Amino acid sequence: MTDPALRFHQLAKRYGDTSVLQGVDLEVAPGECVALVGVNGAGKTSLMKCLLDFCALDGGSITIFGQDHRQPAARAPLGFLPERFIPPYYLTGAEFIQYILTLQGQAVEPAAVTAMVQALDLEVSALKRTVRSYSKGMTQKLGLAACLLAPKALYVLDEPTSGLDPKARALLKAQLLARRAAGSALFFTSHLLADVDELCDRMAILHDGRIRFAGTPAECRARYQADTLEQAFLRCIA
Ligand SMILES: Nc1ncnc2c1ncn2[C@@H]1O[C@H](COP(=O)(O)OP(=O)(O)OP(=O)(O)O)[C@@H](O)[C@H]1O
Repeated sequence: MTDPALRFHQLAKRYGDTSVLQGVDLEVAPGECVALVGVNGAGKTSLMKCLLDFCALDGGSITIFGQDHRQPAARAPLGFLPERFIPPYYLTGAEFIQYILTLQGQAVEPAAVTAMVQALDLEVSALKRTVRSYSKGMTQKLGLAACLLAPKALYVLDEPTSGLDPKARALLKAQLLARRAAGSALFFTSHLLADVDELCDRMAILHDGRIRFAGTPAECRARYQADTLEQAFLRCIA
């Protein structure tokens, strides 16, 4: 039997006395696209920080392709874009991409970099400028380009469309669909339910520390007898 790309089992996370995750169970299959949705403060970023081993778990376990998430080797097949993406301000865009790819032992192919940057509608000339001169959306595009340039079996993206204009959002969705078509699994958070509906095989709704719903967007609408995903989401968390 194939190991899931991701498996959260009874994941618990507290900050002091405040319990944020209280027994989260969720799986992402290899090649599957799953979105994690929830209100502000539901714990989505906390779950991702746990997955990346940026913080200790207070209970439960996480595996990445069957390996304990705390082992550095387990995270090798994973590409990650954090929610608040702040590249070192003194690097040029090109230097940042080179830095990220080199860290991962990945060759830097200028033609591939140019193609990816163009595919995300970031001006190629911007790569020569330091990132301190970038707008929020340009910075986000740079982070996405660096992340997606490394071929990975699993991409974990915290609010990947944050700050992107409608054109860039559409281009990013095309890139993500291409990754999925090539066999990569995708696990991302989003507040944009239209994007979730369009992109995902399955969605998971995190509320009050637990997964309230996991299934396809169509199943979500059916379960909550809603015409729209927004209505279904609101009924789920009511
Ligand atoms: N380092 C921390 N110390 C204390 N509390 C924290 C810390 N990080 C997050 N929290 C709290 O944990 C809860 C979950 O936060 P988290 O950032 O995981 O939510 P989120 O679902 O990603 O929210 P958003 O949609 O607004 O990005 C919030 O109440 C937040 O204040």
